[in-house]
Amino acid sequence: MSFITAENIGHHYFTPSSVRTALKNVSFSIKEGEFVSLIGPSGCGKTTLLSILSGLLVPTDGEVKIDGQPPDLQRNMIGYMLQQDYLFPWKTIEENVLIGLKLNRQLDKDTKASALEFLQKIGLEGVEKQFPRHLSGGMRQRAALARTMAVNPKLLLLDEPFSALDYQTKLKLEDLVFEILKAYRKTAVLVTHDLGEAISMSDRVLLFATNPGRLHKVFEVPDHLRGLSPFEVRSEDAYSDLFRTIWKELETLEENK
Ligand SMILES: Nc1ncnc2c1ncn2[C@@H]1O[C@H](COP(=O)(O)OP(=O)(O)OP(=O)(O)O)[C@@H](O)[C@H]1O
Repeated sequence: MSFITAENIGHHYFTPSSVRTALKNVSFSIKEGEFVSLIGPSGCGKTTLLSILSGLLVPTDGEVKIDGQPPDLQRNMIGYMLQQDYLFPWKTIEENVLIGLKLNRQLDKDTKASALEFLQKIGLEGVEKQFPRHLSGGMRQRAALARTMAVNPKLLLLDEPFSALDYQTKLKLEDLVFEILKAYRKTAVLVTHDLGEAISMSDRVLLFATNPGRLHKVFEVPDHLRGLSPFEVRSEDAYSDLFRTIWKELETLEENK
């Protein structure tokens, strides 16, 4: 059964001088536990679609359902990881990680213990009492992951969460996030400009085109790659084949923009 369904989604932005169609007739569904990436040329509506899935933006056309309900009624089951970690600089890592639980009035002995255990699991043991400025970019993103996971969301919306990191840290964090999301059976939608990242982390890649933003093609990542970590996937022939196929499509889309 589908966990997310999007039917004929369209979105127009109205400005004083023009109407811009950011998305037109976008339909897809995502199963529970699936990892799906959205890629495409700049301006094809990826961020708009993520905002619609988050419930922050209501599409001008069509309908989205998450677990059978409109996204704005499902906000408590949606977690985010963004390019910036948005940790509060004046709070310790522990306080930052517990903040969502506190705001949701879910903070108790058990939820606190499991959030702190999660910090250990992702290699942040010993930094709980430190402030974000004392941590590297990769560690701060791991803390942001812990904060997101603490409230136990069913769906994670990932908006270029690795793009501000150096290459080595990015590859390590891709592996970590992938491993955690699979272990906890989360559903994830990732927006990225990095085709390698999209293929190596996903079950499916949704390629969008511009003018107007629309779903161009859907690519299934071969089954035998799904048991591997993103790092391992990158050295497989099937990965290179799929990379070349989608790359060609992307080049054609860029030329026809
Ligand atoms: N608030 C807004 N008002 C008017 N137009 C907007 C607004 N937000 C986005 N757009 C337009 O809608 C289209 C889709 O934008 P969107 O940011 O969703 O694309 P994107 O694929 O995420 O782009 P990028 O890859 O550059 O982040 C673009 O043409 C953009 O200029």
